[in-house]
Amino acid sequence: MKIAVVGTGYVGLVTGTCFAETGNHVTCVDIDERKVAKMRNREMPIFEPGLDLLFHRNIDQGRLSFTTSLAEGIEGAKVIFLALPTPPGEDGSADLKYILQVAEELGPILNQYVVVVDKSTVPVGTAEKVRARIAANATVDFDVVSNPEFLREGVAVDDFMKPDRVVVGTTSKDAQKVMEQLYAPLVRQGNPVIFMDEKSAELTKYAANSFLATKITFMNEIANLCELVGADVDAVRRGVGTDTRIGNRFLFAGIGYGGSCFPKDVQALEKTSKEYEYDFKLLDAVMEVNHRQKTKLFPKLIEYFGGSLKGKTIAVWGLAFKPNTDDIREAPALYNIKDFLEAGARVKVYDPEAMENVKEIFGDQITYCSHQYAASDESDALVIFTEWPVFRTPDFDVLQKGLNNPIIFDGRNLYDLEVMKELGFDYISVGRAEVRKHQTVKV
Ligand SMILES: NC(=O)c1ccc[n+]([C@@H]2O[C@H](COP(=O)([O-])OP(=O)(O)OC[C@H]3O[C@@H](n4cnc5c(N)ncnc54)[C@H](O)[C@@H]3O)[C@@H](O)[C@H]2O)c1
Ligand SMILES: O=c1ccn([C@@H]2O[C@H](COP(=O)(O)OP(=O)(O)O[C@H]3O[C@H](CO)[C@@H](O)[C@H](O)[C@H]3O)[C@@H](O)[C@H]2O)c(=O)[nH]1
Repeated sequence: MKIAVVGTGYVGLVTGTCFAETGNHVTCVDIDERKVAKMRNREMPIFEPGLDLLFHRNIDQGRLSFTTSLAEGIEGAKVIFLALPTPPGEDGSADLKYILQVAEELGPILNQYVVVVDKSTVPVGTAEKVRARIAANATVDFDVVSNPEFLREGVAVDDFMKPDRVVVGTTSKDAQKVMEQLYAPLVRQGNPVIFMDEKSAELTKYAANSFLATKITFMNEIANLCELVGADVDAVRRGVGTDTRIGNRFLFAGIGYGGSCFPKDVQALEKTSKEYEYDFKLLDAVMEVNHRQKTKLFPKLIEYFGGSLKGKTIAVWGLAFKPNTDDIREAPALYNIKDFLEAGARVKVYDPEAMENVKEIFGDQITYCSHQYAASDESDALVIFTEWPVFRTPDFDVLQKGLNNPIIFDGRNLYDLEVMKELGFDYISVGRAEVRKHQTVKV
C-alpha cells in the first residue's frame, strides 16, 4: 500500500519506517528542510535503538523516502498519517494548530478517496474538526480515523511492531477495511486491533497515559510516606506488584515522570474535563504531586551541605527523561540543574546520548563530560537522574576515589542499600532509608 506520513518526529519516523518494513511504500513529509535533507542523506534525526537498521534497509530497498512537499508526499497514497506535534497551548490544552493547518492544506490537493489518520495525541472531537477542515476545500470523498499511538521512546520499534493493542476509531466501513489491511501483518502475529468510534479512540489515549502517570504518582506518594515511617518502597512495590490486579509495571518510584507525553497529556485531559465542566480532581493531584517530586532531592542536597550549595561542584549522571533516548523534554534533570546553578553550584554532566540537546538549553553554564567518571571526579556530590544501564553497575572504587565526598543522591534507586553501606558511601535515594555515615558537610 502507498502511505504518506506527515511529521517525522518520533512517532512519524517510527510509523513510517515500521510500515515500510511491513511492505508498504512510505513517503515521509516534514516542513523542516534540514531534517528532510539529513534523512535523504540516510542520517537518522533521532536516537532510537533498533530504528536505524530498519530505516536504512527500507531506504535502500526503495520503500522509504522523504520530502518537504505535502502534495508530492500524498500523491497516490491510500492512507495519510498525521504525526504532528500537539504541544500544550497557553492554557495547557492541546494546541491543534499544526494538525488543522495540514488538514486545511490537504483539502484542495486530495484527488482520490483517502483515509486521513490522526496518529498524534489529540483531544476528543479532533477527528470531527479535521474532517470539517478538509471538507471545506475537498472535491473527493475521504474519511478521518483516530489511531492513537502507544509506543514508548527507547523501545519504540518493539512497541510498534508488537503492540499490546492497536486502537482504531472509525465509524466508516471503508476506512475500517483499509486500516485492517494495513495492520494485517501485526494482527497475524497476534497483536489485536480494537475498533471503536473516533471519540472513544481519542479518549482512550489520554485515559491510558493519565492512568499510567497516576500509577507512577501513587507509588511516588507511597515512597514519600515510606521515608517518613521507615519503610522501603522497593519492598512495597514487590509486595503490591505481584497482585495481578495491580501488575508489576510502572510502579517504580523516583523523581517524577517526565517526557514529551505524560506531563502534557495529563494536563490536556484536565483541560478537556474543565471544558465539559467536569472537575477531574485526581488529575489535579497527580500534576501537583509530580511537580513536587521532580525537585524532591534538591532540599536534601542543601541539607547535606549544611544549608548552601555555593561553591560546590555537583556531578550529574543522566539528562534524558528516561534511558535509551536523547529526548530531554520535561526531564527532571533540567529542573534540578537550574536549581543547582541558581544555588551557586558548578555542574558537571554526563549522559550517553542527550548532551547535545542539553547544550541548546544550558550552553556553557555547565560542563559536559566525555564519560561518567569525568563528571564525578573532583565533584562534591553525585546526583543520578536517569537509569541508563551504564550507571547501574559503576566501578564504585573509581567513583569513591574521584568524588571529594562519598555522597550519592539517587533519583532512580539504582543501588542496594546494604552494598552502599558496606562500600562506605552516604547514599540518599527515594522512598528508602538514608545511608548516612558521614556528618553533614559544613560550608
Ligand atoms: N514521542 C512519543 O513517544 C509519542 C508517542 C505516542 C504519541 N505521541 C504523540 O504524537 C505526536 C507527535 O509527537 P512527536 O514526539 O513525534 O513530535 P515531534 O515534535 O518530535 O515531531 C513533530 C514533527 O512534525 C514536523 N512538523 C511540524 N509541522 C509540520 C507540517 N506542517 N508539515 C509537516 N511536518 C511538520 C516537525 O518538523 C517535527 O519533525 C504528538 O501528538 C505526541 O503527543 C508521541
Ligand atoms: O515505573 C515507572 C515508569 C516510568 N516512569 C517515568 O515515566 C516517564 C514516562 O516513561 P515511559 O512511559 O516509559 O516513556 P514515554 O516514551 O514517555 O511513553 C509514554 O508516553 C507515550 C506518548 O504518549 C505513550 O505512547 C507511551 O505508551 C507511554 O508509556 C519517564 O519519566 C519515566 O522515568 C517512572 O517514574 N516510573
